[in-house]
Amino acid sequence: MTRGSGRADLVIVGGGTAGIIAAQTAGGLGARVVLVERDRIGGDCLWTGCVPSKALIAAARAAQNMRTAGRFGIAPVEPQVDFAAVTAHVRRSIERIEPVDSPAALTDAGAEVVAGTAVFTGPDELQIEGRSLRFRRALIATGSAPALPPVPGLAEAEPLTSDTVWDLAELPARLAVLGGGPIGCELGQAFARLGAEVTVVEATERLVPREEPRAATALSAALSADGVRVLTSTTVTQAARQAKGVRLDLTGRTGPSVLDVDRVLVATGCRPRTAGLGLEQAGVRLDERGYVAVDAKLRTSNHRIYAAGDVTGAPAFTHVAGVHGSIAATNALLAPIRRIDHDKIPWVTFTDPEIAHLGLTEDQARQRFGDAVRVRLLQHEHLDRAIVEDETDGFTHVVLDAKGRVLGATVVGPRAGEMIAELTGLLARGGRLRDLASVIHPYPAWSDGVWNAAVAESSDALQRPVMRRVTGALLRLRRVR
Ligand SMILES: Cc1cc2nc3c(=O)[nH]c(=O)nc-3n(C[C@H](O)[C@H](O)[C@H](O)COP(=O)(O)OP(=O)(O)OC[C@H]3O[C@@H](n4cnc5c(N)ncnc54)[C@H](O)[C@@H]3O)c2cc1C
Ligand SMILES: NC(=O)c1ccc[n+]([C@@H]2O[C@H](COP(=O)([O-])OP(=O)(O)OC[C@H]3O[C@@H](n4cnc5c(N)ncnc54)[C@H](O)[C@@H]3O)[C@@H](O)[C@H]2O)c1
Repeated sequence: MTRGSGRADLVIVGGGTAGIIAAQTAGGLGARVVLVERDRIGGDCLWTGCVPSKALIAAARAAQNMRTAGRFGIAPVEPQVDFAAVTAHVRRSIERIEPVDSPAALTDAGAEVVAGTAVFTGPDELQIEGRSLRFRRALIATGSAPALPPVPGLAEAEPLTSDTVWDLAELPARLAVLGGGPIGCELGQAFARLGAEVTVVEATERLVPREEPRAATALSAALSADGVRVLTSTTVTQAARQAKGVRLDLTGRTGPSVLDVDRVLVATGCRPRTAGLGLEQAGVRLDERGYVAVDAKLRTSNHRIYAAGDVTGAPAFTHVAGVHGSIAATNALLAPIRRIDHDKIPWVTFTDPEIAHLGLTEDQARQRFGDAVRVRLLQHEHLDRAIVEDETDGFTHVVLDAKGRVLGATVVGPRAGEMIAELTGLLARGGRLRDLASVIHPYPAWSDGVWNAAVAESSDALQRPVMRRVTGALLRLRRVR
């Protein structure tokens, strides 16, 4: 199974983003690395996650632009959506990215790729389809999978999940989306724009509960404008298959109701893929939620075994999984010195408008740092780029500590995902928002939102009594000379 003899330096279980980056990192270090994957190299991101969802969203945006062109003086038209052609575009996107993640690419990077299911049989040993493999270090990178909520009749109603929705041959005319998190909102909006009648059912009082409340409000308005029915504080109590479609019994703010749809998409969260991995034999402990427990260096309770990506219960994002993979591989093979800080990561919900998130929300920051926390809010109604594009509903919201250093941020609007990058750099360096004021930004770019917030921060600093005294003294001095 392995080249040469003896133990592998690193065996990686799972060939998603975390496993791939770990294998490339280990290969680059010259280690003997084996990556075991039971399904397709590339994992959720490539096959059922980021790539297909963003390809679908791009097609849906094109359809929506046709409907809304009237605001620019161009006759709006109802698009003719060829769903088979849309899914062909989704598949092509995957095919174009796949070679980068392929077994051949990993082999080129110095890793041995083994197809099969890995099961730990001891603290330094695992089996792949009955064959034993001993390791110096191992990495668990088995990801997470969609979880169905315990609703009577739901499993029998053939619900779609993010694993299966890509196999749809036809656009469902009426679609219920359970869960108003990132998957529910991204896919709910995309299906609505492609022509489905979509209802999003969210248990908590607002969509995307991990985001700033004002971001959820903006998203709710945008989804409603796209024709999506948004039901918050609502749950499904029962599902029943009908001759055509599914009947859902709902309970919400106004009491019980019934929703008849053709298909149900479940997007109520994920569970870690740990079942059958033999973690007990390996001496690897799970946390109270069932994820593999790791410390900031991604070490598990077995000093030989690390874990990375979604399976650790860290925020479930591809970029986090990738950074985890790199940290875990270097820590496992060289020395455990690199750490992950989940308080400083960005992510983007690719709805329209995009919601870009960085670090702590205002609420989280106040819980940690108390009343010294400040917020700099810039509404995009005064942003020139937003005005010319008729997209003024967004905002830039930066959470600051007492010294004006960035603790977190939320940007809502077109290209928000690009705009958050600059603030991410600032947070990583422990910088103050007003430090950006002196950095020249191009006009009229979307990045003006962040810049204008920085300029406002800098201007306010000049109004402080001490600064007023200094500038006043300088002006008086100039007048007498
Ligand atoms: C619809 C959707 C959209 C998303 N959009 C985004 C986005 O826009 N941006 C973003 O950052 N994130 C996004 N995500 C999240 C992102 O896809 C995940 O965070 C990321 O894929 C996690 O990578 P991973 O390596 O931890 O796990 P995975 O990608 O799940 O990889 C784990 C791999 O392990 C394999 N495996 C499991 N058990 C075994 C075993 N016993 N033996 C061998 N192999 C095994 C699996 O087959 C799988 O290939 C999205 C997710 C979904 C579902
Ligand atoms: N753009 C991105 O980066 C992106 C996109 C999609 C997914 N993801 C990742 O994948 C993860 C999983 O996404 P997700 O949206 O499935 O999960 P999630 O946990 O983020 O959101 C699930 C939502 O469903 C709600 N919910 C839970 N049980 C419910 C029930 N019985 N009825 C109604 N609502 C219910 C929750 O309150 C929550 O709002 C995300 O947390 C995210 O990390 C990222």
